[in-house]
Amino acid sequence: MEPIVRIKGLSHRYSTSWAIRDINIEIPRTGILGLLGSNGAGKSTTMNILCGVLTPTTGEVIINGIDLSKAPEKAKQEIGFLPQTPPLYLDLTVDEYLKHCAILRSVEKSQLKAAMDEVKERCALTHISKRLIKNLSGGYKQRVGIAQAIIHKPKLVVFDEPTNGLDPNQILEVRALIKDIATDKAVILSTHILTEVQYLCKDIVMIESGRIVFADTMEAFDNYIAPHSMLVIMENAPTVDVLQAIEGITRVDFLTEKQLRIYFNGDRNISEAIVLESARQGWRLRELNMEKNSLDETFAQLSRISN
Ligand SMILES: Nc1ncnc2c1ncn2[C@@H]1O[C@H](COP(=O)(O)OP(=O)(O)OP(=O)(O)O)[C@@H](O)[C@H]1O
Repeated sequence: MEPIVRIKGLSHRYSTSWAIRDINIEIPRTGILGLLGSNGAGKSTTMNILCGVLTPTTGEVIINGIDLSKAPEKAKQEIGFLPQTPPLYLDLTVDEYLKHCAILRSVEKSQLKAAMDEVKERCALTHISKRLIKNLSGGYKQRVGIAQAIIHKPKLVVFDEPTNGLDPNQILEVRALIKDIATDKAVILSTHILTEVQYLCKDIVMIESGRIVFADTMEAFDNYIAPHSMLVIMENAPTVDVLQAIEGITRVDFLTEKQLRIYFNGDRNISEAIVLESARQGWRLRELNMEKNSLDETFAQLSRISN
């Protein structure tokens, strides 16, 4: 299926320095794409261009077949945006605010009530329609922020750090809501929180120093960097020095007398060498399990590669 967004050759320069260089992304019509990167990587610049807030130095953004630079108003109708700080009017009630947003987003007058009822239902806000936004909890404020982002039925919704500052329960609720929204819309989730991406995203694009360093499925990301440690149980384990004499082993930590964590330099044949050596020297190997890199380690490693 044709992607909802094509970002082609996007680069942006603030005065003299480049914030992003040659960014290419295709966004599928449903599901969540995680835009991951450390502070200053270029996420906000990319999202601001995508949402039509910033004009790129070079490159193009095509949203649902519409060129954002040629028909910005029409293209922007297809996008909903929840910035890091939701643009809420604290002195309005939920209903007043959503009505205001719907009018701003050109929802027809005859459709206003239906549009408001629908987003309130979806975001579980119906029972607080008449409450002032300033009196709502952080989680509910965020739901109102999400509701304004989808009130005009956009095909793409962009969330910037949507769970920032929420408590653990609120985080779960907001994540569930985003997951639900992604069943019939494309969602971009910009974050530096790896567990969030791991929990929510189908695809992942990682930006570092303004360039894409990884773009693939979440599963591929998780497996991207080969394991470099294993957990081993030996009844008759040798000393650290003996193990470290095996080529490729970089470090050995004894967790108990019989359980060890062995780090190696990425060569998977190392397990065979350990099995052979164990048989030869009578270490009585009982178990050997490769350990997958945690997402955090992968993230740190990819960041290092790009620097
Ligand atoms: N208005 C600006 N003028 C000059 N440089 C800017 C401006 N906005 C961002 N930059 C620079 O561009 C680069 C990318 O910044 P950007 O805000 O896009 O990154 P980010 O990944 O969103 O980071 P964060 O998570 O901290 O918001 C950084 O080096 C930043 O200092």
